[in-house]
Amino acid sequence: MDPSDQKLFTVVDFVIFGVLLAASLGIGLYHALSGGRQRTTQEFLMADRSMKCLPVSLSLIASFQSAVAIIGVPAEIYTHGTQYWFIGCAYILGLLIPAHVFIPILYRLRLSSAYQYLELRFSKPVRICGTLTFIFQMVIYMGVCVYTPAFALNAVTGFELWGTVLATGLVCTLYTTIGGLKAVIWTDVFQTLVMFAGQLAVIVVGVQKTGGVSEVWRKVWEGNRISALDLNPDPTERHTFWTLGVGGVFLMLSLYGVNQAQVQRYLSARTEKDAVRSCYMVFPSLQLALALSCVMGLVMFACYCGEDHSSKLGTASRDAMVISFVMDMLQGLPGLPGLFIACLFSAALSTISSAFNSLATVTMEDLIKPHFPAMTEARATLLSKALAMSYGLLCLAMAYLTHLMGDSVLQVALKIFGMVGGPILGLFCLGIFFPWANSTVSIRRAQHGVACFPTVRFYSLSYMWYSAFNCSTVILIGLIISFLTGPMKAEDVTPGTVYPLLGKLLCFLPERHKKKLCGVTPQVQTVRSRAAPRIVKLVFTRGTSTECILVSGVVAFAL
Ligand SMILES: O=C(O)CCCC[C@@H]1SC[C@@H]2NC(=O)N[C@@H]21
Ligand code: NA
Repeated sequence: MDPSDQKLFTVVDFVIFGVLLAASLGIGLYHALSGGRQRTTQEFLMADRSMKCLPVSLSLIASFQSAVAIIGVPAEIYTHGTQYWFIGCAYILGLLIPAHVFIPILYRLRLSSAYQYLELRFSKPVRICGTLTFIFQMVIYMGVCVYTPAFALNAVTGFELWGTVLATGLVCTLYTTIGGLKAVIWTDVFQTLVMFAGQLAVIVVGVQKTGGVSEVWRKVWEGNRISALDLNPDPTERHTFWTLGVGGVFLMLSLYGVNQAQVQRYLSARTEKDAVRSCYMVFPSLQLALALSCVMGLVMFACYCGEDHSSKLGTASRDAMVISFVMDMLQGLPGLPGLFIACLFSAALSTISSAFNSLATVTMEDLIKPHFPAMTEARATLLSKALAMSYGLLCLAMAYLTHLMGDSVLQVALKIFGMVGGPILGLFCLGIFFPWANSTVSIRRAQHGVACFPTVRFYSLSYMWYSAFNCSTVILIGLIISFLTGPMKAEDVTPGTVYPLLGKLLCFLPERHKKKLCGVTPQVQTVRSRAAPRIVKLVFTRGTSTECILVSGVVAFAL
């Protein structure tokens, strides 16, 4: 595609892109001027805990479905076939465990930041560790998300690179800063619908231009792009059912179970039931999003049959090739190129706005408020808005750094989650599933050690195992150290911070056997306030059937 070829974008296309930015700003403005007008941190950061499950579920999709997925997944399917699609199997446990383990615990503790859990369960330093690790992870990820659409468009269409990054970053910073979490969630809803529409348009036009569904199927089948179930147990093999279906579960848990951006949405729900239901509702939409991006890669293959366009494009990046394919398909259809650009930037905006807001929340709740307990609500809200803005500007700087990363954007994003998200998941699992785990200094060292591991040992392991490996390493080291330094006693565990795994697992046993087998399972009462006496009511729980099946399934799977 010759970048100087201007007929690519008609006025209609620019108008559609402009409408996306204007609508996002409008939603931000509406929430700045309605409701409590964003005057308290409860409203600005937690949406007054008044959200219903539908907007929360669409917002949960949007947070980790950015232009990286819109561009990176079709590029992955085009190059390697549909093996990546098996990550959809990881969505089952990857959403069931958050719904039945993480949400009940985190919701009943009535937190604002997920990392407050780490102080309740372990100690303040562990909480700070979790917060700083989260900030590090999201700042880098934000950079990738802003840079990806702008770079890909610029490479193919001559679309002004830094002007677009600036426009996107500023619009996003503005509506996040003035509208708070309510604006972020409602713009996510709107942007998720635009994302689906854009991908659908490319697929419909692409299939039609490539000669119909049967023709597309014939070409991808002959081109050997429909991957069979690859049960190869080799952990260094990049994509197999195990790296995607099992390694992917840990990746999903690190995002949908303990990542502040998602936890904040669960906590903004009106009731715990709404939060759990929103987690269930994510499943079909996430499968749809995955299907759309995989089918887009297949249609692209049917169209180009694996040709390499790097010479024509002047870049070997498969990501840029996806844009070139889209523009080839949509050229001459006024409005559709604009719709796809709106889709690309909707994916980016919905992810970075979630990142800004969650970064402002944890900075406020974990790093500032504890040192200024007497800070007035008005000042705290103002500071939260200033934080959201500063993270917005920081994100633009990170976009430039991404420029230097080079690797395919999907790999970069997934590696970040694995390397940094994995150890945090390990900390939460250690606290939730192992009541005797304690928080000696060494856990923090273990976590940092593991986070730096990838540079030393990981080059051979499939990047899809990073989350699982880091998480298990933190748990293992944490348990060993806890036993060496003296396990925590049940009565010292803060009520409401552990999941009675053994009790649920053996739920089918009669009480007297359970008592003998798992000692006394501390079923902790929901904590009403931090001041709650540290008495653990040692009462048995009869696990609900779903939870029993779920827990047994997890353990069976793990074994
Ligand atoms: O799209 C992105 O920004 C990051 C790549 C996808 C992140 C993971 S992959 C499994 C899960 N499904 C999604 O749509 N996002 C997350
Ligand atoms: Na997004």
